Amino acid sequence: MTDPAQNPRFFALIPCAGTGSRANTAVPKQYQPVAGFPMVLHTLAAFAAVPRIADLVVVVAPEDHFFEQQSAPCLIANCGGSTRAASVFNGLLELFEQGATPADWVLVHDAARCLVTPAQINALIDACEHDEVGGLLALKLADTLKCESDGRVAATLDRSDKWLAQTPQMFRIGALIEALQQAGDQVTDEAGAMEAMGHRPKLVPGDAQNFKVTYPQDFALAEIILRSRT
Ligand SMILES: Nc1ccn([C@@H]2O[C@H](COP(=O)(O)OP(=O)(O)OP(=O)(O)O)[C@@H](O)[C@H]2O)c(=O)n1
Ligand SMILES: C[C@](O)(CO)[C@H](O)COP(=O)(O)O
Repeated sequence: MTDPAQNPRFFALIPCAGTGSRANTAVPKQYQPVAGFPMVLHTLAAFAAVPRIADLVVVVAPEDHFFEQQSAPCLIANCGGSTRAASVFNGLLELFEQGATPADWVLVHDAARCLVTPAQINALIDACEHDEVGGLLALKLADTLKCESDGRVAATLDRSDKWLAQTPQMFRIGALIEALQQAGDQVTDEAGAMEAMGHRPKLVPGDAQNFKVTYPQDFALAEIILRSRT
């Protein structure tokens, strides 16, 4: 029998239980059609195209029935919480229920980042699979960075060491559960929880196209990019 500690598997966990309040859509933004399909189905298709991913868990809100009408190649867990961190934490417990072990890796990825590609997912795995901690896709700042006070510039900050955190973010399941338990519900990404435990997650260069669809104007850009790929 293979030892999970020697041969860790890769799982994916997609938090999909938000309401998308900033997107102003009639349905939660992850179900808004983009380039012919609800946004989250593009996200799932990218992960389904990575054979190294052993299993995919999508965390939706308790009353969410969207996937009952779909034949998605993944497990749907109706255990979404009131914050993203709570949804991720509940999803990790579900992964344990499904047989994952603490030494296995999990790649946590926002449903709302529907432009992620199999190449980006593979790049993160390649960069982190032999790392002690794990890491995340992220983007170096391209613009000059300002600090604000009362609507006016208070200072121009040094941007040379600043990165924008993206997803997927990849950590050992056991370590991430412990980190999220300590960090609480308000932490905004998995790396933040790991940092609070004293770890230094690896920054793996991502792609500007892997942006999080957040505001109404983001849908048109996502649509153009997705259509340009087919
Ligand atoms: N309680 C929550 C909140 C967010 N998410 C998920 O976390 C991802 C990133 O969150 P964000 O883009 O902030 O989504 P929302 O919280 O839905 O958006 P908003 O803050 O505009 O309401 C999304 O895929 C979202 O569905 C989740 O699973 N559970
Ligand atoms: C995890 C994340 O995508 C990293 O950029 C982001 O923090 C999630 O969005 P939120 O607005 O912070 O919930």
